[in-house]
Amino acid sequence: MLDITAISKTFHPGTPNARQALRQLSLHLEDGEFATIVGSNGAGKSTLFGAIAGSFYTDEGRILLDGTDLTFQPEHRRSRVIGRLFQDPMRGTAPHMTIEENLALAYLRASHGSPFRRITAKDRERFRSQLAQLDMGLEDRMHQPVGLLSGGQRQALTLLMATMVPPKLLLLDEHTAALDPATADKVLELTRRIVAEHRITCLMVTHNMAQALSLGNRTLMMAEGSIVLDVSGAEREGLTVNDLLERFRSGAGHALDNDRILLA
Ligand SMILES: Nc1ncnc2c1ncn2[C@@H]1O[C@H](COP(=O)(O)OP(=O)(O)OP(=O)(O)O)[C@@H](O)[C@H]1O
Repeated sequence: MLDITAISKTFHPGTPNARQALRQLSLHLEDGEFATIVGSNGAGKSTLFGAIAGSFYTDEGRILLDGTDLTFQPEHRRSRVIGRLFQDPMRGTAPHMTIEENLALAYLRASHGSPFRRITAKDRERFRSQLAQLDMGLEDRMHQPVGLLSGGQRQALTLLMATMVPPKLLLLDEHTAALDPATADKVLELTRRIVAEHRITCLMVTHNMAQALSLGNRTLMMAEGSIVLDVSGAEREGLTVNDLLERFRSGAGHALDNDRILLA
């Protein structure tokens, strides 16, 4: 489904602030795979997501999704087939528009409809039943502005918007890290359910090592712009968090230094 071949990205090249964030990184994901990603601070995890989503073009390498070459496709075109959630629940929704209007925009974009088409009664019914599945009472607040929702409600809505037409790829960048523990658990459970139900190919950055091993079918570890560890199947099932840290140390040549992992 996703084929990344030897992508590199340097920010501010040729200046004293030059920083190589991705180094010849290659990654292949099968259809329906769900891989978690952990890594040190500044390892390039968010940059990898930016490269895939088209926030910038890479300096070299190729990115293919479901056989289509995205390498030089603009971000707005990729957003029809790639869903992305950020740590900040305020991103990804328009606060002054109602829940219904936000859902309509997401739906029309992903279903290749005209963004100016009217919302029909049938659309409204679909939105209502999808909102009800979040179990947060949002189906009765469809005419309220999204800005009135709590962080957790807003992140759940963003998740729904990103998946109501299942994307070819879902990128989750620590999307529960800014939520309180109970809400984070709820949004994570929703994520697990929606991804499994639609068999969405998914990459999820997390600083929670236990989650990195328990969610999905594969764990990737990044250091200095490269993937230094890639485990799946029986090998992954037998791993503990300590094993993972040890494997990272031998792959990267140094201990995993991520302040959020240490705090967790
Ligand atoms: N827009 C940018 N301009 C300049 N440098 C950047 C930019 N974005 C990222 N970087 C640098 O690229 C490197 C990789 O950053 P990135 O945010 O991808 O790391 P990360 O693995 O997501 O880190 P963290 O876990 O701390 O969020 C860092 O050194 C960062 O400072």
